[in-house]
Order: sequence, then structure tokens, then C-alpha cells
Amino acid sequence: MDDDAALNAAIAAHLLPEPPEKLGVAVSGGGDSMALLALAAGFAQTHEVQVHVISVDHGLRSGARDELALVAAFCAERGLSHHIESWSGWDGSGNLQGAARAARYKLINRWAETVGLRMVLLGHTADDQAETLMMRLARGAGVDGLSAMAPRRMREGITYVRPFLDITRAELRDYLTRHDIAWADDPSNDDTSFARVAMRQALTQLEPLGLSARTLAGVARNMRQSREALNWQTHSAAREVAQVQAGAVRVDIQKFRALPEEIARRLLVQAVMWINGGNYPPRRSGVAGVQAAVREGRTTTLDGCQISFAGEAMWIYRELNAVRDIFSKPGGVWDNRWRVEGHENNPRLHVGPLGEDGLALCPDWREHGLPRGAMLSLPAVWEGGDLVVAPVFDDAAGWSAEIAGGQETFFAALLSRQ
Ligand SMILES: Nc1ncnc2c1ncn2[C@@H]1O[C@H](COP(=O)(O)OP(=O)(O)OP(=O)(O)O)[C@@H](O)[C@H]1O
Repeated sequence: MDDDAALNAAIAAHLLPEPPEKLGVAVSGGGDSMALLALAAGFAQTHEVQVHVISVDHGLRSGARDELALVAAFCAERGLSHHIESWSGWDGSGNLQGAARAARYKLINRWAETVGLRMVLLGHTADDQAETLMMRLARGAGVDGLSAMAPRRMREGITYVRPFLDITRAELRDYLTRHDIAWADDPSNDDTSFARVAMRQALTQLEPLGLSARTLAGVARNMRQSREALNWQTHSAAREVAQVQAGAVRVDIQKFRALPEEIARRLLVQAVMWINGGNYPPRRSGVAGVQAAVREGRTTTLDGCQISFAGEAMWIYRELNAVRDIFSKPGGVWDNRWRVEGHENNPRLHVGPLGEDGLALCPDWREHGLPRGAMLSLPAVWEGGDLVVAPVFDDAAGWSAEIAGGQETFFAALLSRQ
């Protein structure tokens, strides 16, 4: 295969046999995404696909406008539609790069919806994979952190495709040079105060030792496969040892203790994230603390969840303190996961935790088979300080309370986790 054929094949492998009618391409003007644009445009011409290009101006560097002008000129020459979105939304808090990236995906998503696109190409390369892997290594990551990016990922209905994860940045630069296509070199790529830039430079020293971008990207891909296997194994283990009951997770403690440590850890992480609705897993040290508590049969808490023991069972459930001040109206979602429905037209009603006061009014609560702590954090409907109904167990007329998406989401999320 000649050099161009390998790059064309990388694009075709992701778009055939059924190319989309319209294809989005996200282009910053840098070498990776300019090559992506040129190759996607070539593919589109052959397969009669309409190309729509988006560039996001983050307004962070004075030269960025010139880089986008380069993209605009390329698109104008080829008759491709090009749209520039501007972002100026950083509120100064948190990490600027992270905020810019999150904003970029939001803007691209919105644009794709407006144009009626279902697929958008991104230009991440094997070098990006290698740098990320090394940066994560430096933070002591495990299999998940070292795993490669997905070549295909759905975000709010739009499929993002990264055809160049096995292609190096140098190969793309060579392509651009061969075809006399201009690209912009982002000056921040020389700023070694960025961890990624420093790692990029360090990698040039490591390449002669065999740690090339392609090799490291291969390691990341292996890690991804291992992660998928571990998730699958955790899913099977969860089916074997865990049940979901009223939004809490009940685990058979003998079977749980017999699981390999990593599978047990993943199961705990999944239970905590499913219950607290968080996007980020609990810290490794926190989970290790829970694993120690499990060995000793000691009650503990982690990220808004409580872990307690009763007979043969370990229970993981929402901690009352985490929901004490969460209130909503009937008809909405409470604590990000309970859909409480009924009597929506009565403005005097609100949903809050059952709490000690509510539980005191439910003398038969032990019949439900849940630990007291799990009962306390269940949703209840209140009128002022008066308990109207605890709808998870009380099927009073017109009331219901269900986990949004169903309790099966606990198991399903183990297989779909990216
Ligand atoms: N300003 C931009 N406008 C449009 N697309 C962009 C822009 N910046 C990046 N992209 C797209 O994202 C790809 C990856 O770029 P880059 O590696 O700089 O992203 P990142 O900030 O590391 O984000 P990610 O989390 O996706 O890795 C580019 O090849 C391009 O397709």
C-alpha cells in the first residue's frame, strides 16, 4: 500500500460499507485535523457524501483566527460548507483546557443537530493516545485510565468517529506536505508548562528505546480490551452476588469476599456510582478503605453512600446526609434517580427524604427487608411537615416511585461503561 492508500483505508474502514449521507468534520486548523479534512473530503467526493465542517474559536489565542481562516480557505476552495462557532464562556474556575474541551463538544453537538448530522469525525492520533497513556502512567492509573480512546463514541445522539487512532502525527504531516496543504502549528504546542507538551518531548527521547507512539497506542488498545473483559466479568459477578432492592444494592457477603479483588472493587464502584448518580468514580483510596471495611464487617460511607452489614448481606445505599436537603416537586426526578409521580397539581406537596421523622410514622418498615439507613434515604411526599406517603412501598392511590430507567440500569451500566 502506498502512503496515501493507508490513510484513505483508515477513513474508509470507519465509514464503509454504509457511508452517511452527510458527514461532519471537526477541524481546528492543526495538522491532524487538516489531514482529516482533506482525506474526508476525498472520501466524500468518491462516495457522494456531503461534508460539513465545524471549527470552534475558543478566543484564547490571538493567532487562532488565522488558523480558522486557513480552514475556511480550504473549504471555500473545495466547495465545502464551513461553520465557525465562538466560545467565550470560561468563568475562570476549574481547568481552562477541560472547560474549553467540554464547551467544544457541546457546541459541536448542537451544530450537528442543527445541520442534521449523525456522524462527526475527530482527528485524534496514535500520538494523542501515547501521550495520554504516559500522562496517566505518571498518575499511577490502572487499566481504565490506561485504556485507549474509543474509535467510535455516541454523545447525545451524535456518533463521534476517530479514524486516526492508529496513525501517527508524523504520517499526517507527511501527507499534508506531499499534497501541499497548509496547516497551522499551535504555538502552545511548544509550551512545556503543559504536561502534554512536556510528555510529547520526553517521548522523542524514549522512541529509540522502543516506546514509540504506535507501540504505546497498541498498549492502550490492549488495555481497552482488558477493561472490556473486566467489565464483562464484573457484570457476571454482579448478577451472581448482587440484587437491587428499592434503589439499594444487596450483596451476598460470602460470595463477594470470594471475588478477585479487582472485580470486587469494580462492583463497589459501580454500586456507588449507580446510587449517587455521579459522573466520576470514587477515588481509589476511598474504595480501598471500603474494601478494608468489608473485610472487617464495619459500616462505612463513600461518596454519599453508606455500606452496612446485616447477617449474610452487605448493603449499599444512599446516605441520608447526602439527600437531607434535596427537595423536588412530584412529577420530577428526585436525587437524580427517583421518579415520583402522582397529584402533580397540588402545589403544597413536595418530595424529600423519608428521614427519621417519616420513618417514625411507618411502624411496619422492617417488613420491607431493607436496613434502617436505606429506608431513611428513600423518597417521601410531604405536605409541609406532614408525611403524605412513602411511595416506594406504599401504593396509596395515585402515587408511584420508580428508579428512572429501572433497577436493571445497575447491571446494564457495567457493560456500557466507556
Ligand atoms: N477548535 C477546534 N475546533 C474544531 N475541532 C477541534 C478543535 N480543537 C480540536 N478539535 C477536534 O478534536 C480533535 C482532537 O483535538 P485535541 O487533541 O486538541 O483535543 P483535546 O482538547 O485533547 O480533546 P479530547 O478530549 O477530545 O482529546 C482534533 O483533531 C479536531 O478534530
